[in-house]
Amino acid sequence: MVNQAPKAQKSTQNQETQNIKNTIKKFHANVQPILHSSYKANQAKVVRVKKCWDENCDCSTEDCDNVCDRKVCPKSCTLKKAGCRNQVFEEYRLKDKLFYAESSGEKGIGLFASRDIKKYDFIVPYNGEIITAAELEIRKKKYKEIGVIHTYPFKAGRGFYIDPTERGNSARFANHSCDPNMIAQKYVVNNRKEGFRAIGYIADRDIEKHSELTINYGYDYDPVLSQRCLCGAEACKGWIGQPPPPADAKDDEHPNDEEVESLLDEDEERRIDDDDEPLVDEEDENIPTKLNNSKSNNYSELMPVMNSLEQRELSNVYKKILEIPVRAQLKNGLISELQFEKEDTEWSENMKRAILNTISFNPSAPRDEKLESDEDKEWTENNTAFFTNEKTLEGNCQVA
Ligand SMILES: C[S@@+](CC[C@H](N)C(=O)[O-])C[C@H]1O[C@@H](n2cnc3c(N)ncnc32)[C@H](O)[C@@H]1O
Repeated sequence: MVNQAPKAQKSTQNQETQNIKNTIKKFHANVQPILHSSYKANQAKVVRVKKCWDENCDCSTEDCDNVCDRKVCPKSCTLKKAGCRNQVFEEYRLKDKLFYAESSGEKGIGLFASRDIKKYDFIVPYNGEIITAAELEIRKKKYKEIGVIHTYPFKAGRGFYIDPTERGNSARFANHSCDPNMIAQKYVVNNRKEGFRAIGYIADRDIEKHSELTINYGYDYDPVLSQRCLCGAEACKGWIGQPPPPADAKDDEHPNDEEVESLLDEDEERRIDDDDEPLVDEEDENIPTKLNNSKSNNYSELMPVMNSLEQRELSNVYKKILEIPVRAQLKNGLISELQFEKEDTEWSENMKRAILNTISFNPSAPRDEKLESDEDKEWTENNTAFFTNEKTLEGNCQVA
């Protein structure tokens, strides 16, 4: 009996080690991009990158037009006199890998340097299924239904995503650091649909063999889903991505694991598109802007930024602001005397005004004589409408 507990413990450990091995094997280094049917059905033109025109250029520095434009040369470029070194996604398959995946303690699996790496070296492509934004929406629902919390879609240009959640390579194992040694670079690649960008992680500094390879996820803060950061960097902010704004920063305000579980059960959804991807995008940075208004109380100043017209899920922090009640008076079909809570901000007040606007003016609404004071009421003989000064949706003004 006495020996059973350590035995059980050992077998659990063995099981965990086996699970890690299986996961690393499944998402191995050489998994290639998978063209999902939604990508194939997309009508966008196919890109033809021209080979570098200079026969004496080996396409290894920014002097090369293609390198400078972050365009990967086509295979025919290798036939030039000087050869071509701008084949990062191809070359990677032939060269020794610069990384290996193994356990990174409490952070789960991580990526590590298999030898010394030089700044700007191309380390690993971010490979997975290439899907469209529409397919991502379908997957978000599916992942939620089947309880997949950790998902990895990465925005890959206009209207495309790379999703290695179920099929992908080891780039998905790169953990977050507040002082990362890799950055994500987007590339135009030959033979892919216009708008699509391939993603590769490159070294942001010289990296020593066996160091962990990390990236800044760039997540926005989310009161429910943001996780504590264990990167151990001197500059660690304590959180993966943005730390909570001052008013949200107290430990006791952050839900514990059980509360998170139950909140998720209550239909809270993890951000999985732009929010859940490691964000480095040359075209559209998803950094919330601070409004220049007089309110400076807390996180509510952060305004959601739309990068394009595609439909996006609002993160929980913004939903919470929108759920703050507003008090208003409905008088003769007109909304007036709006009172907002101090946590509301300009953008959320405007959205609430817009909603109230839809019910605010009803010309046929019965007039409540008792509520109208003689002072601010002005009837015109021929009109069925009346004019009055009121504190309305738009402010203190004359309304009809
Ligand atoms: C993209 S995955 C990285 C690979 C992951 N470690 C694994 O085992 O699959 C992101 C998840 O890894 C963990 N993680 C990554 N960076 C972390 C960090 N700095 N501190 C704590 N956990 C981290 C978190 O659980 C996070 O949700």
